[in-house]
Amino acid sequence: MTRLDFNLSDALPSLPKCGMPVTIITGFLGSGKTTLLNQILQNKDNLKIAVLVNEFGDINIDEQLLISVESDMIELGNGCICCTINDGLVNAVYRVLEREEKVDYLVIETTGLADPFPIIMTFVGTELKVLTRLDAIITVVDAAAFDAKHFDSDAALRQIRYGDMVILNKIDLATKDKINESKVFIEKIKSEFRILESEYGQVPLPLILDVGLNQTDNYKAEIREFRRNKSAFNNHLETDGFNFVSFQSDRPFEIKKFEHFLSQQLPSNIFRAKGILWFQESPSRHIFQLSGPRYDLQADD
Ligand SMILES: Nc1nc2c(ncn2[C@@H]2O[C@H](COP(=O)(O)OP(=O)(O)OP(=O)(O)O)[C@@H](O)[C@H]2O)c(=O)[nH]1
Repeated sequence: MTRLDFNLSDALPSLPKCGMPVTIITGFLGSGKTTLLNQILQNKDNLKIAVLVNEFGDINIDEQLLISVESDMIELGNGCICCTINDGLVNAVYRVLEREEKVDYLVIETTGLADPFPIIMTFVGTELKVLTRLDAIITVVDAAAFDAKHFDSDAALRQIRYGDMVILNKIDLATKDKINESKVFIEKIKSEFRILESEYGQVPLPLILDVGLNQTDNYKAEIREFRRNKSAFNNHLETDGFNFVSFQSDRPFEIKKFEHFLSQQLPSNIFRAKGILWFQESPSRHIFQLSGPRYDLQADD
């Protein structure tokens, strides 16, 4: 598959309409959310975009993996913002709105295990409703790792159900059959979905920003239920059976030992791992990414 040859920022949206537009990027662990966010930041031209990134681990790895564009703002929060209407998220959005230098657009990246619905509710169920305009919820799906079983996870299923469009990512790694299988599955959950295929999150920005696709009005019953019983939205991490561990050290790794650990000792139920690593054999830092069966270790300057 060749790289896309159009300009990703061609005809960026002419902003603003009413309220600061907000796009939420959701999608399962390792599907390519940060990669998509980096594409947006690299191709945003003069659009001033604020970014909120949320991870549930103790260490903000994504902060270091996001390209840093001068004057872009990156607000980070640990812990899952998705469990309820979250004061931390509301306050972070207010900080963005109150900045002296006006922000044109807000993009939020959720954790891979986030249920997007409470995040949506944060925008449509609080006073933020009049100050912001929820533009679209983009769900990133890893086409290569697609397995209907992953959607036994409530969070993964809800990411599709409450998404407004899907970016079927990693098509460079996926067979045609796999791509078709994913599309059929997604369309069964939600028909008439906009599905864009991508490699490394490369999609033209006008197809994903300021598209006015949000369909929150369709969820009136769910919104009523959410208001009545917020605690029902609080336990998805436990019910999904995922857990995380974090590790930091002030001493470098040895390459051979690390390779041995990856090939011989890493438990097979590790779904996702990422980190910034130092090896005693090299002065560079290395970015380590493991997503499903694949891992990648790259020197970074
Ligand atoms: N081959 C290939 N690799 C990709 C593509 N998109 C992302 N990746 C790689 O997949 C890994 C995970 O990508 P991320 O963007 O960090 O995924 P994420 O959804 O932000 O991950 P979490 O936030 O940890 O859930 C990284 O090693 C990326 O370089 C793609 O289209 N093709």
